[in-house]
Amino acid sequence: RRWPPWRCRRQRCLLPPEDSPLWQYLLSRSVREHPALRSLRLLTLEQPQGDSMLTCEQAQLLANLARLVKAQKALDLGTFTGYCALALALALPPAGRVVTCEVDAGPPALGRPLWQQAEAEPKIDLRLRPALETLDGLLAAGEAGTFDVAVVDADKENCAAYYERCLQLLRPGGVLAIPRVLWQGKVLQPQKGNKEAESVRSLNERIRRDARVHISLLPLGDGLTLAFKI
Ligand SMILES: C[S@@+](CC[C@H](N)C(=O)[O-])C[C@H]1O[C@@H](n2cnc3c(N)ncnc32)[C@H](O)[C@@H]1O
Repeated sequence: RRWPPWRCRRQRCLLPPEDSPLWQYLLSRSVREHPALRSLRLLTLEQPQGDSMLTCEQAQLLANLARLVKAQKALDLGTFTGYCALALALALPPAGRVVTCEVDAGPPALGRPLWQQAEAEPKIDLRLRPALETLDGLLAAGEAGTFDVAVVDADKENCAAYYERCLQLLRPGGVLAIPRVLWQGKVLQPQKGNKEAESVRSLNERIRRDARVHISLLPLGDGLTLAFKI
């Protein structure tokens, strides 16, 4: 047999459920959250749409990747309350900067006191306008090839446009992360008219064929693609 028997079983979920003792063990033995980051996560979970935040193990992985590539500049599309932006900011050196894009002023306003509590607020540069406008502005300002990390987690309809622009803004060796790439399994057979599922599926295909990046697709959260710019 090529795999032990438990591997052969058809499983609906790629990972154990989040409340399973094994998953809780994994989190308790690996997640190290700054107290303000933890407070932000708990506060966010109380909000409507709170579960659209990155999971703590995803955010920690991205922060560790930022440390690994010695990131100074990060892009974060889809701020929400700033959980990912704060995790990245805490991983950057004092002069580092996270440019984070959001269209709804409410969630970042809720999170900002915790960015301040973590003393990371000066590193978080919130741009309250559509992410495409911010990305085009950065490109027009000559910032192509200057970012070390980019996280694409805003609306999915524009994800291909975000991917292309972020790839231009990243330096070679930079890391591009895209959460929610399994779209609750709907990428397998998107229903006609489900634009988000269709966009995610077509982005996954585009990235698979893209010779400009090395890739991994991790089964964390609802799927997390990492693309490393060559
Ligand atoms: C999935 S949430 C992001 C979660 C965030 N990364 C975190 O870890 O908490 C997506 C966010 O993207 C924002 N968004 C939607 N369309 C956008 C756009 N065109 N430009 C910028 N942000 C947008 C939404 O308002 C929402 O807050």
